[in-house]
Amino acid sequence: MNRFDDLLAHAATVKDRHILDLFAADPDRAARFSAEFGSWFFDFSKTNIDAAGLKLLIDLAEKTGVAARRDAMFAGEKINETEGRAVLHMAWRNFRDTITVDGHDVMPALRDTLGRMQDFAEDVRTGRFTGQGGRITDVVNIGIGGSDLGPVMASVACTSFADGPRLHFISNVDGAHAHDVLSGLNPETTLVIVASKTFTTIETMTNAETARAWMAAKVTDPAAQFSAISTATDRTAAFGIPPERVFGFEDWVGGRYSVWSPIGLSLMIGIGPGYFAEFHAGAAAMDRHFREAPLAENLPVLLALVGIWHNQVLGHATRAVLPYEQRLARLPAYLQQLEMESNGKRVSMDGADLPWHSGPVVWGEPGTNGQHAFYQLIHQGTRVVPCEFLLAARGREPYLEHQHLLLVANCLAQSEALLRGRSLAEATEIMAKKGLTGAELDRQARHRVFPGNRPSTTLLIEVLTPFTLGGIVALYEHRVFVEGVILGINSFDQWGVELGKELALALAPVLEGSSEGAGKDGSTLGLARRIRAARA
Ligand SMILES: O=P(O)(O)OC[C@H]1O[C@](O)(CO)[C@@H](O)[C@@H]1O
Repeated sequence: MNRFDDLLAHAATVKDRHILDLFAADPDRAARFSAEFGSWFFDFSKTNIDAAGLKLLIDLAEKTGVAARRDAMFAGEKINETEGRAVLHMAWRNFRDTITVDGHDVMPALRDTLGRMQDFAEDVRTGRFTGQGGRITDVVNIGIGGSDLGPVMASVACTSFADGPRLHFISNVDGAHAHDVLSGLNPETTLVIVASKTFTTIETMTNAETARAWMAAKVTDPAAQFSAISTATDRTAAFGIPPERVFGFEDWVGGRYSVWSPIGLSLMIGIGPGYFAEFHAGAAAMDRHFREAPLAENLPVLLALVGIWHNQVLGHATRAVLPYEQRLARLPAYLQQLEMESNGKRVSMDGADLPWHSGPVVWGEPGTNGQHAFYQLIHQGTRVVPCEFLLAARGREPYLEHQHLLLVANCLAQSEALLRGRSLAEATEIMAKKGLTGAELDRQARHRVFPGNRPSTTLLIEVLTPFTLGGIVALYEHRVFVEGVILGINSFDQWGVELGKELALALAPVLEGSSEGAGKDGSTLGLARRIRAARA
């Protein structure tokens, strides 16, 4: 007996029916299978979930203790059991509450660091803090994973609110990344922020050294234009960054959940502390909703349950995230880390093999670009890809509102096409009108059939602002948490990234030729030999 049995049995009886028939049978379906909180509206009516299925899904959330686990998380219990840590990134966006860890109120220290960040951001923005060649014109954030993706994603999303220095990001250990960013900048007016929770990550530390050397070639005191964000203040000091420009945070903020913390400093400098506070406020509003709304009206819970329905129950292994909003272009990449690093686990919390599949592969691109690239497979491929559309009703450039209308029309058209499809009879009629007949008509028509009955959801906001963005990101964070609880896994560790890191360190001497690489497989050694020869 497994926790999905009831749902699997239900799905077996309904999986072949057409979602359109659900709409025909229930004129209120769109309202019944959607939920709203403040600025965020979630429509999941274009899925094969019916009232009985939804009830089973809510029962599952109840049975697996989602509410109790959520309360334990907000209470500072050490729910990240494999690392013995609390999970309290929410503390960094809600400065009204008192939050205790190990019986100690953590909020005064957070308020103090936030205040220092705000002062520093304002100093950079207003020119009170300068580079050795004058006012700071550019800020380079050096980080990777959660110390990069959150600030990049949010700074692109908040483009129309940015009035500070230009923001740049270096993440990849490929020197081309550092080269391409730094070569366009003036070291005398650039601030470098080294963002690394651990301050040991090889990519970040290597890029930080590169940036320091780049700056040292032009300014007398490179450290004076460096700032650091880390939980490891001893290491930031060893790197030579003075404590007044070091912003610490605690180990109960996971890397992929850290954009709210000092890791968001580059964003704060770009958009200013006021808009950064709105980003926090949107997320804090979503936190309150998550804590207070009944499960059946709770947006993060509903997003998670729809995900469980598609992945664990119906067996769809991937999910496409399709923002119809150019400024959410980096959201799919951000969600890839958030969801796949959190819920891509093969054992349950107690270490036993997971008896069901882990979280889905998440991928996507902004519409309408995706339409001209991979939507072909989504519409006519043999596998079903549940699609998650994100859409803002209004754009931010009034003079381009006619373009925005076209964008919105495309988004709605795609979810309608996925739902409705085009039958062979309809395709035949269209091709017959073009003059085709006989076997050729039949052949051509078959290529133009869309099976339809393909599920999608739509998350609608009125307009993209730091506030609505904050809510979207918190919504996804909590969705990942709920899915993790239902799957019985620890969403807050990431042991799966360790092996490759260790092997990379061991391979460096093989590539340099100072080690034979004893015990390595023939493929790895053969590749290393060729690379050595090419570099000689
Ligand atoms: O902030 P750090 O410590 O440099 O880590 C960067 C990233 O590396 C990871 O640990 C995975 O390799 C992520 O979880 C994290 O966001």
